[in-house]
Amino acid sequence: MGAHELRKRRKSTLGYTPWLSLTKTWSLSTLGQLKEASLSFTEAEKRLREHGPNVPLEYSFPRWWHLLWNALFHPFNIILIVLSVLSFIALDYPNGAIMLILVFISVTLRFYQEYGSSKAAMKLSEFVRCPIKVQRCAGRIVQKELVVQVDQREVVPGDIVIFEPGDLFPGDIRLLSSKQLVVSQASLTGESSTADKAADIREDHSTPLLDLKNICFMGTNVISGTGTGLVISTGSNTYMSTMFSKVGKKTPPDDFEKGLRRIFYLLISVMLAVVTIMFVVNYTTSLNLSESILFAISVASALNPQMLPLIINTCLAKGALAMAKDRCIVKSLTSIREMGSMDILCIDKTGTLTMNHAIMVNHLDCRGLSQEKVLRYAFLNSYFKSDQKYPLDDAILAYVYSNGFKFQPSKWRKIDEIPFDFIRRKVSVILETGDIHSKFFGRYMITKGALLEVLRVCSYIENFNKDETSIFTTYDYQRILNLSEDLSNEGLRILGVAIRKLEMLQTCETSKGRKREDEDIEKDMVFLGLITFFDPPKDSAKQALWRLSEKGVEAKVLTGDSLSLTTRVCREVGISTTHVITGPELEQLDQDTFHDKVKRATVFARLTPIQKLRVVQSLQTIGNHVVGYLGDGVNDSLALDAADVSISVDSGVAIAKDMADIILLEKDLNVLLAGVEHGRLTFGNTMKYVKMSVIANLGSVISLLIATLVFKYEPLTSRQLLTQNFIYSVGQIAIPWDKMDEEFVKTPQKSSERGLIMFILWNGPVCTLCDVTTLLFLLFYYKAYTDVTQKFFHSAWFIEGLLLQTLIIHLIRTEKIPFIQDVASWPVIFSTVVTSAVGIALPFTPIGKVMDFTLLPLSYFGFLAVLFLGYFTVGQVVKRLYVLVYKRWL
Ligand SMILES: Nc1ncnc2c1ncn2[C@@H]1O[C@H](COP(=O)(O)OP(=O)(O)OP(=O)(O)O)[C@@H](O)[C@H]1O
Ligand SMILES: [Mg+2]
Repeated sequence: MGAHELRKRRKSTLGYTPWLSLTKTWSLSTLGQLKEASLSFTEAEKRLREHGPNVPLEYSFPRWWHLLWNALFHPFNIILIVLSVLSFIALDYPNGAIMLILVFISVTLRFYQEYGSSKAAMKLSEFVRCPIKVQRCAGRIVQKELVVQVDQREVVPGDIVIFEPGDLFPGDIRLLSSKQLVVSQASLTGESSTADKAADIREDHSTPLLDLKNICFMGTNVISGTGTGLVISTGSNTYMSTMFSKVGKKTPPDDFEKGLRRIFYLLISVMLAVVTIMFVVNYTTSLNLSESILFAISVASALNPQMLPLIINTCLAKGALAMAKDRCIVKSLTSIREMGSMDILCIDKTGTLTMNHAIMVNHLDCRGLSQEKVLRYAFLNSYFKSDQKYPLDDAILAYVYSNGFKFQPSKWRKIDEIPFDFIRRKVSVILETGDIHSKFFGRYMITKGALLEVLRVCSYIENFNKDETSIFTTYDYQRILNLSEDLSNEGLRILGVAIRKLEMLQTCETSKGRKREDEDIEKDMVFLGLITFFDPPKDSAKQALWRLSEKGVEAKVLTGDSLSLTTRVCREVGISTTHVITGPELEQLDQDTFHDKVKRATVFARLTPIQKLRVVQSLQTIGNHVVGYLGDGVNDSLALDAADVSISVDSGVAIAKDMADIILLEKDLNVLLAGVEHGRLTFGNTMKYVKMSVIANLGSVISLLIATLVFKYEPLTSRQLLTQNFIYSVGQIAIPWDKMDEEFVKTPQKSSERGLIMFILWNGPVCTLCDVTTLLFLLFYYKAYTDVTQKFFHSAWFIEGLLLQTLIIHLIRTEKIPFIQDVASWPVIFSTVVTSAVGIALPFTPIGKVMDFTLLPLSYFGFLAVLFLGYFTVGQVVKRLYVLVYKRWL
């Protein structure tokens, strides 16, 4: 759907009006609830039964007629249907029926396949967890409010949900509370700008729906800030579902498909021109209008690459099913082919190169000595920070609880928070302790985050040996950096901790209630020390990366973490660290140097989400690479959206999973390796069909033209032509089950339109040469040029054409010598044998009589054996020359 259409839709309010202007209490009571009270588990269950599972229309299993329509609605099918209708009008029922049967086979097989692969994906997608935090109350007599995690499918209208950065809204929501909430509505508007949302705003009815501040929509996601909201509609009743069901969501064709379509449209126009010439020649010689029209229709139908949609889809569906076996969910089928073309894979560090089991190791002051105070404040920060999603916080809490520290968080009250985000890379909480009138009262701001970010806001440093604070000097700075360098080299992750005593009632808000700039308050802090964590490198990563590089996929690490640690981890898993760069360094570069650095560097550290995006875009546009991106965080979502193949993990945040084309149930690079192989196989088999069918079709159209001009009568009757086309089209269905040359699977494969045209120009004439030789042989050896020999000519030409079109695949499918150096997989061999046998046997059957075939002499089959031997020899020589010139075959 275009941005224009989306903008138009924003204007309608689709029945949401009652929710807009009225108060939160009204919203609650309309849903049958008391003021801000959450649902009980029993009530939630009841509502779930009433409203059904919370699955937006877009993600529910496609209706069968939708799949059928998809399978049917393809230009090649339409052409065939039109031609068949024309045949029926001309009262040639058998021809019309043959064409319809072809459409029927192609459409049913494609439908069956899509149904199967959608079902497999759907089944697997049930494993994908979408945990949502909701408030529910429990207890029969005394009701107690609990915050529980339920699956998105179980969220019902009336639920109160709690959300944080990275979350997708699990329904359309009326905000109840919000804190600096910024939301991305790109999935609905198509525009990348973000929107501020706030609970305490009364909108009026004239505000366009998507501009409403107090409503958040399903499918949109939280960029930063936190809040709670009341779910007002779920599943197919959400705005997103109503919008997509009205407009219809269509994935636009990718570059590969667009290229293919252009080539085939070109081909069809050439064919139409040739068909017109044939019609004219035929009509001027025979003066039989209906016969000439039927012949032209048959030629057009025979030249239509009608199996293309089926073959493309079968290849992709086979890839998706194979990947499903590796517990990999393919959301967008075409991404499998892109996987085969991918030559750069951007990966993150945590969980991909490391185990993602961060364990806290120590709490050090700037001299590297263990200090309890550092741990206490780090703990208070993690304890009071509102979202607990980041594993480092869990690691701190686990360390404190398991080592018996008693920091008594109950003595502290949380006043305020500046939430964590991936640009600031730190989180601050404002806490209070003691009675406000007592002398023990104190209000503190405690900050924890990436070391360099924390150091930037520190003006003082705690001297633990003297128990005093002193001015932060460059000497201190250097000492801390040296210490952190040493720790990183030991493979430890580091966070810095700092504190600041605030004046009496200082918070993040100004007196007017507006948010202060973070810098206003996060400054002049006292540096306390460092917390270190250990996240062991993953054993399997090294081997997987090595095998990926063997397959021509270069890995680049894009992370928000520090350079020294990333370098250390990368070295351990065998990633080159000769070219490394950090986000702040990238910012300093001009355009050209930026692209150059991005091209060379293998490790990018301290990147912000936008920098991750810029790196991916630079690789795509300037480097002309097909870029894959594996990431699981909210900070990866921009880059995931831009990448050619976006991959996420089940444990990742909702928005990352939403952006991804492929979701891994386990974060393992080895699974991707298998994906790359499937991708190349898919690509290879599709290209085989495309090249083969274009060559065969063009070859035969030219031969038909020559034969028509030479003989002044149809070289085949229209029925024979259609039958020939029918038999060999059905035979091609086996192609997706073929294998590829090892050399082909070794390197990333990319299609090029120019390459395809050159391929056709080189190899097409070999087919025509074969046909013309047959023509000359029939003409001079069998003297088949009179009306009496017409039947003989038709039978001979029919068999030769059929066998040639069936055998071409063996020449095209491999760079090696067919049958000698490389044999096709058994389904292809089987289909070749059956197709040839059917063709040869046809004249001996009653159908053959109906179709006006005669029996052919044995000598003709002898000639055919020699002819095809010659065809393969000449074809192989042309192939060698082609590879010599273009350095590749398929
Ligand atoms: N819970 C936290 N509290 C404070 N700071 C944190 C926390 N989690 C992460 N950070 C800081 O933010 C930085 C970036 O986070 P993180 O390393 O997760 O980024 P990333 O780009 O997702 O990296 P990765 O490639 O490892 O997934 C970290 O280096 C760390 O300094
Ligand atoms: Mg991450």
